[in-house]
Amino acid sequence: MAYFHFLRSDLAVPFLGCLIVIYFRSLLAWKARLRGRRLPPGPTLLPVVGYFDVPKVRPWFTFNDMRGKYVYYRRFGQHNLILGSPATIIEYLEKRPANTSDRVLSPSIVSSALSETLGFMPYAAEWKDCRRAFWQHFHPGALSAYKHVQVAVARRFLVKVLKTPTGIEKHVRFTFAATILKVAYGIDIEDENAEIVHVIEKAIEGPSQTIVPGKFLVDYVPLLRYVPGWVPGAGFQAQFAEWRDASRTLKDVPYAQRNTAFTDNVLPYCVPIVDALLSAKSDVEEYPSGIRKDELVKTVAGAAYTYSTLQAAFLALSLNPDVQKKAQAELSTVVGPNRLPDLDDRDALVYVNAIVKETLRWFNVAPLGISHRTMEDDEFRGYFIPAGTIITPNIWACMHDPDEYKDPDEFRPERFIRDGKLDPNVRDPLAFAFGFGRRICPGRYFADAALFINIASVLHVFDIGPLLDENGDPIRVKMEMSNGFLSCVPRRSALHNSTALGGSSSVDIELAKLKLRAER
Ligand code: HEM
Repeated sequence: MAYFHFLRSDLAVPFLGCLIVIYFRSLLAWKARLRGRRLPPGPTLLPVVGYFDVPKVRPWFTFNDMRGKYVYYRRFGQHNLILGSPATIIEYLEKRPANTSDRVLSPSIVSSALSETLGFMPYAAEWKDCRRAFWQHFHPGALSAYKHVQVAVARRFLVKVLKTPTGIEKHVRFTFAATILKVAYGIDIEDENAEIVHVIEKAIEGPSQTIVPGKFLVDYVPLLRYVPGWVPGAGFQAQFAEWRDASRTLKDVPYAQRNTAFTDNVLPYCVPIVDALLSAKSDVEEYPSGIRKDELVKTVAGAAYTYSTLQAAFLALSLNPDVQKKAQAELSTVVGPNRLPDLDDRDALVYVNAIVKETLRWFNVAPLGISHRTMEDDEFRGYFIPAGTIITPNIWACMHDPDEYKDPDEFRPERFIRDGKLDPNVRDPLAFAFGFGRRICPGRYFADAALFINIASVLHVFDIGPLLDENGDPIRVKMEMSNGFLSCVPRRSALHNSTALGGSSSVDIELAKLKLRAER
């Protein structure tokens, strides 16, 4: 009522006049920025709202169907550009990083405390400091310090698979939590039920949901951030609060438990990154407070990508017994019957390396990467790109381009091999799956080594097959991607069984040793 009263008052005309002036001034300012250039092509936009129907479920498929090398859309004033081809991604995100390395600070990201983490920090001095500190521990030269832990965890993984062959999915969860907690904090865990593993899982649920473009209306109508949680339809507030708590718990719990062993069967010692940071006082003092803990948390969150990728590898292997056979033949020639594979065997295991590449291509755990953001008005291929545009690479589209990968939905490691060697002419999924430019994943070498050693170790001693139903028939599973920014094989698909390989007496001895440890 007060509103109508106001409109009837003497102030109404000047007020409306002001609105009209503001509207025309912003229109002129926009025209001046455009300088006659067009925005990139995209779907039809409605007045004010823009693109209303932004796909929420597995959007990488819809954006790919739009067949755009670039798909531009605006939603409630927020500019978005989806890059859908390797050429556009490399040209924009790799070659022009000075303007395309910022992150989106949407209300959902800020409200879930994601903005406090390295992966979502704005492109500024604090990010550079954290990134440098992180890279110090994960560049290729630094990884030799963790190799023995990665190999030891892969062996424990085998013991667990031997003990419970139908539990591969939970053993994979254990493997990555165990490696990263050991390397980062010196923590040994007994199994995947350790409380700290639940803390990690809860904390990564937030990022998986919050950064899918279009997922939360509050990202387009920021005022909704102030709507109290008890108002019908504002359930997102409770959800954000839960993720915020989980993210903060993840910072504190592993830090408090650092250098603790919960098992008798502890992993080999390595200097945990947390100790290295604490002793490097001169460097640490230069960082803003809290960074020490924060940057380590990223290592833990990154493990989620790796375990989802490994789960996908086992799904692919269980669906493709011929691929397993080829890898096992290679392992038996290169590694032989007297020992288990090591990271030093890597160069000689061409087919196993091709399996790692094909897994990263076939199943993209981050199908839309993590969006970047432009910092200034820009021009790309003659189109105008306003400052603040969210740039999202469609990694899935690049990895499933039938012109580059024949029958892209098939799992075929051979596509990466020519004349017995990895073929440098085939587009390498490692150059896509881990993102781009200055924000490229700093954990990529660590993850790549972890995928390799676990796949090689399991294939050397086990066959992976589907679970059997009560009649003894194989339960048919198919490849499916879950929704969300971090996509994973849905749990009901992860139905694997493993059978120990027999036949070779020395491998049997290795297995017997593992079995002994499993029974202890
Ligand atoms: C298969 C496993 C992994 C995949 C597919 C993956 C993928 C990605 C992608 C797509 C990005 C975004 C890059 C961009 O903005 O363009 C990213 C960022 C990041 N990843 Fe990974 N990642 C994996 C494993 C890891 C691991 C093991 C760690 C930690 C040891 C890690 C730490 C990070 C961090 C800290 C960032 C943020 C970088 C920044 O914003 O500056 N990731 N990752």
